[in-house]
Amino acid sequence: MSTKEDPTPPDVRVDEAPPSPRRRVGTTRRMRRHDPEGDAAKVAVLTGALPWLKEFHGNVVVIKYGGHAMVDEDCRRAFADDMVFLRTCGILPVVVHGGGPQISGMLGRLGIDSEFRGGLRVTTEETVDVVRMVLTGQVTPEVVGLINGHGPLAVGLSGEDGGLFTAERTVAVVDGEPVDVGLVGDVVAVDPTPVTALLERGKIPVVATVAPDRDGVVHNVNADTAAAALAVALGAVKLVVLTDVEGLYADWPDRDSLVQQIDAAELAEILPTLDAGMVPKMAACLRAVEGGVRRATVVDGRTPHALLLEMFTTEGTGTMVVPAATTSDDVPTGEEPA
Ligand SMILES: Nc1ncnc2c1ncn2[C@@H]1O[C@H](COP(=O)(O)OP(=O)(O)O)[C@@H](O)[C@H]1O
Ligand SMILES: CC(=O)N[C@@H](CCC(=O)OP(=O)(O)O)C(=O)O
Repeated sequence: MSTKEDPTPPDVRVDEAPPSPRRRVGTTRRMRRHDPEGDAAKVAVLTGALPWLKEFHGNVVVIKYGGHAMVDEDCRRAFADDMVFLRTCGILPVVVHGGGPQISGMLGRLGIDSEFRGGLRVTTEETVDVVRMVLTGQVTPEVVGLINGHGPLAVGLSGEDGGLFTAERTVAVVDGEPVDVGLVGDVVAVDPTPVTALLERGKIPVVATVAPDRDGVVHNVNADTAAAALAVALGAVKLVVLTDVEGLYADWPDRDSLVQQIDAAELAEILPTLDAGMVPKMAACLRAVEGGVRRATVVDGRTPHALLLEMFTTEGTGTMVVPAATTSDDVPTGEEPA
Protein backbone atom coordinates (compact mmCIF):
# COMPACT_ATOMS: atom_id res chain seq x y z
CA MET A 1 0.00 0.00 0.00
CA SER A 2 1.22 3.50 -0.63
CA THR A 3 0.26 6.91 0.57
CA LYS A 4 -0.22 9.72 -1.84
CA GLU A 5 1.26 12.23 0.57
CA ASP A 6 4.63 10.53 1.02
CA PRO A 7 7.37 11.90 -1.21
CA THR A 8 9.96 9.12 -0.70
CA PRO A 9 10.51 6.36 -3.28
CA PRO A 10 10.62 2.75 -1.99
CA ASP A 11 14.39 2.39 -2.39
CA VAL A 12 15.31 5.52 -0.43
CA ARG A 13 15.55 5.33 3.35
CA VAL A 14 13.62 8.10 5.03
CA ASP A 15 16.66 9.12 7.12
CA GLU A 16 18.97 9.40 4.12
CA ALA A 17 17.35 12.39 2.50
CA PRO A 18 15.82 15.58 3.82
CA PRO A 19 12.15 16.04 2.98
CA SER A 20 11.77 17.18 -0.60
CA PRO A 21 8.82 19.01 -2.09
CA ARG A 22 6.06 16.71 -3.29
CA ARG A 23 6.72 15.85 -6.92
CA ARG A 24 3.93 15.10 -9.35
CA VAL A 25 5.72 15.06 -12.68
CA GLY A 26 3.87 12.89 -15.20
CA THR A 27 3.29 9.47 -13.56
CA THR A 28 6.43 9.53 -11.33
CA ARG A 29 4.79 10.03 -7.99
CA ARG A 30 7.16 9.20 -5.09
CA MET A 31 5.86 6.40 -2.85
CA ARG A 32 6.88 4.45 0.21
CA ARG A 33 5.98 1.04 1.56
CA HIS A 34 3.44 1.02 4.37
CA ASP A 35 5.35 -0.27 7.43
CA PRO A 36 3.25 -0.10 10.61
CA GLU A 37 5.82 -2.01 12.72
CA GLY A 38 8.72 0.17 11.57
CA ASP A 39 6.68 3.28 12.19
CA ALA A 40 5.68 2.09 15.68
CA ALA A 41 9.35 1.45 16.50
CA LYS A 42 10.30 4.95 15.36
CA VAL A 43 7.49 6.47 17.42
CA ALA A 44 8.62 4.45 20.47
CA VAL A 45 12.16 5.81 20.12
CA LEU A 46 10.91 9.38 19.84
CA THR A 47 8.43 9.20 22.73
CA GLY A 48 10.98 7.27 24.84
CA ALA A 49 13.34 10.22 24.48
CA LEU A 50 10.81 12.70 25.91
CA PRO A 51 11.55 12.21 29.65
CA TRP A 52 15.26 12.55 28.92
CA LEU A 53 14.77 15.67 26.83
CA LYS A 54 12.86 17.15 29.78
CA GLU A 55 15.59 16.00 32.18
CA PHE A 56 18.43 17.62 30.27
CA HIS A 57 16.67 20.67 28.81
CA GLY A 58 18.31 23.90 30.01
CA ASN A 59 21.06 21.96 31.80
CA VAL A 60 24.78 21.68 31.15
CA VAL A 61 26.19 18.38 29.93
CA VAL A 62 29.99 18.11 29.71
CA ILE A 63 31.28 15.84 26.98
CA LYS A 64 34.88 14.68 27.18
CA TYR A 65 35.97 13.93 23.62
CA GLY A 66 39.02 11.65 23.81
CA GLY A 67 41.80 11.69 21.24
CA HIS A 68 41.20 8.05 20.33
CA ALA A 69 37.52 8.75 19.61
CA MET A 70 38.46 11.42 17.02
CA VAL A 71 40.24 9.21 14.56
CA ASP A 72 37.41 7.79 12.42
CA GLU A 73 35.80 10.16 9.90
CA ASP A 74 32.22 8.86 10.34
CA CYS A 75 32.51 9.10 14.13
CA ARG A 76 33.87 12.64 13.87
CA ARG A 77 30.87 13.69 11.78
CA ALA A 78 28.48 11.88 14.13
CA PHE A 79 30.07 13.64 17.11
CA ALA A 80 29.49 17.06 15.51
CA ASP A 81 25.89 16.12 14.63
CA ASP A 82 25.30 15.03 18.23
CA MET A 83 26.61 18.30 19.70
CA VAL A 84 24.32 20.29 17.43
CA PHE A 85 21.44 17.91 18.21
CA LEU A 86 21.88 18.58 21.93
CA ARG A 87 22.11 22.33 21.46
CA THR A 88 19.06 22.36 19.20
CA CYS A 89 17.13 20.48 21.90
CA GLY A 90 17.89 23.28 24.38
CA ILE A 91 20.60 21.31 26.20
CA LEU A 92 23.90 23.09 26.92
CA PRO A 93 26.79 20.91 25.71
CA VAL A 94 30.33 21.84 26.76
CA VAL A 95 33.11 19.92 25.00
CA VAL A 96 36.42 19.21 26.73
CA HIS A 97 38.74 17.52 24.26
CA GLY A 98 41.82 15.36 24.62
CA GLY A 99 44.40 14.63 21.98
CA GLY A 100 46.81 12.11 23.49
CA PRO A 101 47.45 10.20 20.22
CA GLN A 102 47.79 13.48 18.29
CA ILE A 103 50.36 14.77 20.83
CA SER A 104 52.28 11.50 20.70
CA GLY A 105 52.23 11.68 16.88
CA MET A 106 53.71 15.17 16.87
CA LEU A 107 56.30 14.30 19.54
CA GLY A 108 57.29 11.29 17.42
CA ARG A 109 57.72 13.48 14.33
CA LEU A 110 59.96 15.76 16.42
CA GLY A 111 62.01 12.77 17.58
CA ILE A 112 60.76 12.97 21.19
CA ASP A 113 59.64 9.77 22.95
CA SER A 114 56.29 9.58 24.77
CA GLU A 115 56.30 8.10 28.25
CA PHE A 116 53.25 7.61 30.50
CA ARG A 117 53.29 6.84 34.22
CA GLY A 118 50.04 6.02 35.99
CA GLY A 119 48.12 7.13 32.86
CA LEU A 120 49.78 10.58 32.79
CA ARG A 121 52.29 11.81 30.21
CA VAL A 122 55.74 12.56 31.58
CA THR A 123 55.94 16.24 30.62
CA THR A 124 59.15 18.26 30.29
CA GLU A 125 59.31 21.97 29.37
CA GLU A 126 59.90 20.88 25.78
CA THR A 127 56.93 18.49 25.91
CA VAL A 128 54.51 21.04 27.35
CA ASP A 129 55.21 23.36 24.40
CA VAL A 130 54.24 20.57 22.02
CA VAL A 131 51.14 19.65 24.09
CA ARG A 132 50.00 23.27 24.03
CA MET A 133 50.70 23.63 20.30
CA VAL A 134 48.86 20.42 19.36
CA LEU A 135 45.86 20.91 21.64
CA THR A 136 45.22 24.62 21.03
CA GLY A 137 46.67 24.90 17.51
CA GLN A 138 45.48 21.66 15.96
CA VAL A 139 42.86 19.72 17.89
CA THR A 140 40.70 22.62 19.15
CA PRO A 141 40.32 24.18 15.67
CA GLU A 142 39.55 20.77 14.18
CA VAL A 143 36.77 20.08 16.70
CA VAL A 144 35.43 23.64 16.34
CA GLY A 145 35.50 23.27 12.54
CA LEU A 146 33.60 19.98 12.67
CA ILE A 147 30.78 21.46 14.72
CA ASN A 148 30.76 24.67 12.73
CA GLY A 149 30.02 22.71 9.58
CA HIS A 150 26.45 23.17 10.90
CA GLY A 151 26.75 26.93 11.47
CA PRO A 152 28.77 29.26 13.69
CA LEU A 153 28.10 27.53 17.02
CA ALA A 154 31.40 26.32 18.47
CA VAL A 155 34.04 28.56 20.05
CA GLY A 156 37.43 27.24 21.17
CA LEU A 157 39.22 28.22 24.37
CA SER A 158 41.79 26.71 26.69
CA GLY A 159 42.38 26.56 30.42
CA GLU A 160 44.64 29.59 29.95
CA ASP A 161 41.80 31.79 28.65
CA GLY A 162 39.99 34.17 30.97
CA GLY A 163 41.33 32.44 34.08
CA LEU A 164 39.27 29.32 33.29
CA PHE A 165 41.57 26.82 35.04
CA THR A 166 44.26 27.18 37.67
CA ALA A 167 46.55 24.16 37.85
CA GLU A 168 48.78 22.80 40.56
CA ARG A 169 51.59 20.39 39.88
CA THR A 170 50.51 16.83 40.56
CA VAL A 171 52.14 13.41 40.74
CA ALA A 172 51.20 10.08 39.22
CA VAL A 173 50.55 7.11 41.48
CA VAL A 174 52.27 3.90 40.39
CA ASP A 175 51.92 0.77 42.54
CA GLY A 176 50.66 2.98 45.35
CA GLU A 177 53.76 5.20 45.22
CA PRO A 178 53.85 8.86 44.09
CA VAL A 179 55.91 9.37 40.91
CA ASP A 180 57.07 12.74 39.55
CA VAL A 181 55.81 13.22 35.97
CA GLY A 182 57.03 16.79 35.48
CA LEU A 183 54.81 19.64 34.34
CA VAL A 184 51.53 17.79 34.81
CA GLY A 185 48.79 19.66 36.60
CA ASP A 186 45.56 18.98 38.42
CA VAL A 187 42.84 21.63 38.23
CA VAL A 188 42.60 23.28 41.66
CA ALA A 189 40.39 26.25 40.73
CA VAL A 190 37.87 26.95 37.97
CA ASP A 191 36.46 30.31 36.96
CA PRO A 192 33.61 29.15 34.69
CA THR A 193 32.78 32.68 33.46
CA PRO A 194 34.44 32.31 30.02
CA VAL A 195 32.36 29.16 29.44
CA THR A 196 29.06 30.42 30.87
CA ALA A 197 29.38 33.64 28.81
CA LEU A 198 29.51 31.52 25.66
CA LEU A 199 26.62 29.31 26.79
CA GLU A 200 24.50 32.39 27.42
CA ARG A 201 25.08 33.38 23.80
CA GLY A 202 23.95 30.00 22.53
CA LYS A 203 27.48 28.82 21.69
CA ILE A 204 29.14 25.44 22.23
CA PRO A 205 32.40 25.93 24.16
CA VAL A 206 35.25 23.62 23.09
CA VAL A 207 37.95 23.47 25.77
CA ALA A 208 41.62 22.45 25.52
CA THR A 209 43.20 21.38 28.79
CA VAL A 210 46.48 23.22 29.20
CA ALA A 211 46.39 25.43 32.28
CA PRO A 212 48.66 27.84 34.16
CA ASP A 213 49.60 27.40 37.80
CA ARG A 214 49.40 30.39 40.20
CA ASP A 215 52.80 31.62 38.87
CA GLY A 216 51.63 31.40 35.26
CA VAL A 217 53.66 28.28 34.45
CA VAL A 218 51.72 26.25 31.91
CA HIS A 219 50.93 22.64 32.86
CA ASN A 220 49.67 19.66 30.90
CA VAL A 221 46.32 18.59 32.37
CA ASN A 222 44.78 15.24 31.54
CA ALA A 223 41.54 15.91 29.67
CA ASP A 224 39.44 13.51 31.79
CA THR A 225 40.60 15.31 34.93
CA ALA A 226 39.83 18.75 33.48
CA ALA A 227 36.41 17.64 32.19
CA ALA A 228 35.44 16.47 35.69
CA ALA A 229 36.60 19.70 37.33
CA LEU A 230 34.68 21.77 34.78
CA ALA A 231 31.53 19.63 35.09
CA VAL A 232 31.53 20.18 38.87
CA ALA A 233 32.17 23.93 38.55
CA LEU A 234 29.37 24.33 35.99
CA GLY A 235 26.89 22.27 38.03
CA ALA A 236 26.52 19.92 35.05
CA VAL A 237 23.86 17.22 35.29
CA LYS A 238 26.00 14.78 33.38
CA LEU A 239 29.54 14.03 32.28
CA VAL A 240 29.90 11.81 29.22
CA VAL A 241 33.39 10.49 28.45
CA LEU A 242 33.84 9.33 24.85
CA THR A 243 36.72 6.90 24.50
CA ASP A 244 37.91 3.90 22.46
CA VAL A 245 36.49 1.10 24.59
CA GLU A 246 32.93 0.00 25.40
CA GLY A 247 33.22 1.14 29.02
CA LEU A 248 34.90 -0.07 32.19
CA TYR A 249 35.77 -3.77 32.33
CA ALA A 250 35.88 -5.12 35.88
CA ASP A 251 38.34 -7.78 34.76
CA TRP A 252 40.22 -6.15 31.89
CA PRO A 253 40.63 -7.40 29.15
CA ASP A 254 37.85 -9.99 29.70
CA ARG A 255 35.10 -8.71 27.37
CA ASP A 256 32.42 -10.41 29.47
CA SER A 257 33.20 -8.18 32.43
CA LEU A 258 31.78 -4.88 31.10
CA VAL A 259 30.33 -2.91 34.02
CA GLN A 260 26.94 -1.34 33.29
CA GLN A 261 26.59 0.69 36.48
CA ILE A 262 28.81 1.27 39.48
CA ASP A 263 28.39 3.56 42.45
CA ALA A 264 31.02 5.96 43.73
CA ALA A 265 31.88 3.86 46.81
CA GLU A 266 32.44 0.70 44.74
CA LEU A 267 34.48 2.64 42.19
CA ALA A 268 36.68 4.19 44.88
CA GLU A 269 37.39 0.68 46.12
CA ILE A 270 38.47 -0.79 42.76
CA LEU A 271 40.23 2.34 41.45
CA PRO A 272 43.70 1.40 42.79
CA THR A 273 43.44 -2.01 41.08
CA LEU A 274 42.71 -0.63 37.58
CA ASP A 275 45.19 -0.58 34.70
CA ALA A 276 47.00 2.73 34.30
CA GLY A 277 45.12 3.88 31.13
CA MET A 278 41.76 3.74 32.84
CA VAL A 279 42.79 5.38 36.13
CA PRO A 280 42.51 9.09 35.16
CA LYS A 281 39.21 8.38 33.39
CA MET A 282 37.53 6.56 36.27
CA ALA A 283 39.05 8.93 38.85
CA ALA A 284 37.48 11.76 36.83
CA CYS A 285 34.05 10.08 36.87
CA LEU A 286 34.37 9.61 40.62
CA ARG A 287 35.38 13.23 41.13
CA ALA A 288 32.41 14.39 39.06
CA VAL A 289 29.72 12.43 40.94
CA GLU A 290 31.31 13.21 44.31
CA GLY A 291 31.22 16.88 43.26
CA GLY A 292 27.47 16.80 42.58
CA VAL A 293 27.24 15.74 38.92
CA ARG A 294 24.30 13.30 38.85
CA ARG A 295 25.77 10.81 36.39
CA ALA A 296 29.14 10.21 34.73
CA THR A 297 29.31 7.71 31.89
CA VAL A 298 32.11 6.21 29.84
CA VAL A 299 30.87 5.55 26.32
CA ASP A 300 32.42 3.99 23.22
CA GLY A 301 33.27 6.89 20.92
CA ARG A 302 34.02 4.44 18.08
CA THR A 303 30.30 3.77 17.68
CA PRO A 304 28.63 6.66 15.86
CA HIS A 305 25.90 8.33 17.96
CA ALA A 306 26.60 6.20 21.06
CA LEU A 307 26.21 9.48 22.95
CA LEU A 308 22.59 9.87 21.82
CA LEU A 309 21.86 6.28 22.76
CA GLU A 310 23.38 6.90 26.17
CA MET A 311 21.55 10.15 26.82
CA PHE A 312 18.10 9.47 25.39
CA THR A 313 17.37 5.83 26.20
CA THR A 314 16.74 4.30 29.61
CA GLU A 315 18.95 1.29 28.76
CA GLY A 316 21.83 3.64 27.82
CA THR A 317 25.21 2.25 26.81
CA GLY A 318 28.69 2.02 28.33
CA THR A 319 29.46 2.31 32.05
CA MET A 320 27.51 4.68 34.29
CA VAL A 321 28.94 5.97 37.57
CA VAL A 322 26.29 7.06 40.06
CA PRO A 323 26.59 8.63 43.53
CA ALA A 324 27.27 6.24 46.42
CA ALA A 325 24.35 4.09 47.61
CA THR A 326 22.28 4.72 44.50
CA THR A 327 20.26 1.57 44.05
CA SER A 328 17.59 2.60 41.57
CA ASP A 329 17.92 2.32 37.80
CA ASP A 330 18.76 5.39 35.80
CA VAL A 331 15.45 7.16 35.46
CA PRO A 332 14.73 10.82 34.83
CA THR A 333 14.52 12.74 38.10
CA GLY A 334 11.75 14.99 36.88
CA GLU A 335 13.58 17.90 38.51
CA GLU A 336 13.40 21.25 36.82
CA PRO A 337 16.60 22.59 35.21
CA ALA A 338 18.93 24.39 37.62
N1 LIG B 1 39.53 -1.93 33.11
C1 LIG B 1 39.57 -1.38 31.89
N2 LIG B 1 38.42 -1.22 31.19
C2 LIG B 1 38.43 -0.63 29.98
N3 LIG B 1 39.57 -0.19 29.35
C3 LIG B 1 40.75 -0.32 29.99
C4 LIG B 1 40.80 -0.92 31.28
N4 LIG B 1 42.09 -0.92 31.68
C5 LIG B 1 42.80 -0.34 30.70
N5 LIG B 1 42.02 0.02 29.65
C6 LIG B 1 42.52 0.72 28.47
O1 LIG B 1 42.25 2.11 28.61
C7 LIG B 1 42.00 2.66 27.30
C8 LIG B 1 41.26 3.99 27.41
O2 LIG B 1 42.13 5.00 27.94
P1 LIG B 1 42.85 6.07 26.98
O3 LIG B 1 43.62 5.32 25.91
O4 LIG B 1 43.61 6.99 27.84
O5 LIG B 1 41.59 6.75 26.28
P2 LIG B 1 41.32 8.25 25.77
O6 LIG B 1 42.31 8.59 24.71
O7 LIG B 1 39.91 8.19 25.27
O8 LIG B 1 41.44 9.17 26.99
C9 LIG B 1 41.23 1.55 26.61
O9 LIG B 1 41.34 1.60 25.21
C10 LIG B 1 41.87 0.28 27.17
O10 LIG B 1 42.89 -0.16 26.32
C1 LIG C 1 48.91 14.73 31.66
C2 LIG C 1 48.42 14.07 30.42
O1 LIG C 1 48.55 12.85 30.27
N1 LIG C 1 47.85 14.85 29.50
C3 LIG C 1 47.31 14.38 28.27
C4 LIG C 1 46.47 15.49 27.67
C5 LIG C 1 45.66 15.06 26.48
C6 LIG C 1 44.63 14.00 26.85
O2 LIG C 1 44.23 13.82 27.99
O3 LIG C 1 44.17 13.32 25.76
P1 LIG C 1 43.23 12.01 25.73
O4 LIG C 1 41.97 12.35 26.41
O5 LIG C 1 43.05 11.77 24.27
O6 LIG C 1 43.98 10.88 26.41
C7 LIG C 1 48.46 13.99 27.29
O7 LIG C 1 49.49 14.64 27.28
O8 LIG C 1 48.24 13.05 26.51
